[in-house]
Amino acid sequence: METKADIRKAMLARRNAIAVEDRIEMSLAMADAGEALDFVPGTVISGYMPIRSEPDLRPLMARLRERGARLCLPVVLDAETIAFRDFVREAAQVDTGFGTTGPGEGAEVLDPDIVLLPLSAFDGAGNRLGYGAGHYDRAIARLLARGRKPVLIGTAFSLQQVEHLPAEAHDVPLDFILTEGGLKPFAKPR
Ligand SMILES: Nc1nc2c(c(=O)[nH]1)N(C=O)[C@@H](CNc1ccc(C(=O)N[C@@H](CCC(=O)O)C(=O)O)cc1)CN2
Ligand SMILES: Nc1ncnc2c1ncn2[C@@H]1O[C@H](COP(=O)(O)OP(=O)(O)OP(=O)(O)O)[C@@H](O)[C@H]1O
Repeated sequence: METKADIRKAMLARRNAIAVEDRIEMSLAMADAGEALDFVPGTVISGYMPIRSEPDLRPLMARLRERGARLCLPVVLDAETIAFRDFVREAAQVDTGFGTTGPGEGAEVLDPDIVLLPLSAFDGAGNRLGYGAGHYDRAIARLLARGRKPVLIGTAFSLQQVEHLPAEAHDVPLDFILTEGGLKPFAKPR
């Protein structure tokens, strides 16, 4: 059977093979697709700054901000923990761990209402795979434990979809998947 690590490796290789100029076009298509996302002004939405061959969510984040979203970005606090810091326009970005950049310690910590998750792979049932650190798994568990019910939106290129992902007890399924092909909801009993 294919393990999570095998699938992660294969799908990241696929993503790495996308030409940079195609990645930019696909990221712009994701920003267009984000128009279908329904939220009220003031909604706290966590995005991320791209690393490696990830989609570049900056065009999407700019559009969400124009529509009244309050943006935040993940920062790595330690090997197991990420927090979400207020992403104020033009505020200085610092090194926030694992090759990521984000707001510094002075920025307010926020609980996102909507989380845009970076993925290595996803399936048609809303199961997802990240980079294997469990950072998002734990951050989501923490939000749920505090009585929050964040809307989880996986962000990836469509070629990262696989037939089936093994889901473990700690895996919380996605509500939506956003790719260059559009924003698609998963049927999810909550
Ligand atoms: N842009 C972005 N920001 C993010 C994440 C992310 O996946 N993407 N995170 C997501 O949790 C958190 C940071 N955690 C991370 C954990 C691991 C790796 C990483 O690159 N790990 C391996 C690669 C995994 C593999 O190839 O199997 C590495 O270091 O080489 C990156 C970020 C928060 N910020
Ligand atoms: N809620 C949790 N509490 C404690 N440990 C957890 C929790 N969720 C996941 N983990 C641990 O995190 C590790 C990574 O899990 P998994 O392989 O599912 O990562 P992933 O989904 O790729 O990562 P991420 O959540 O960062 O995107 C596993 O060792 C798992 O046991």
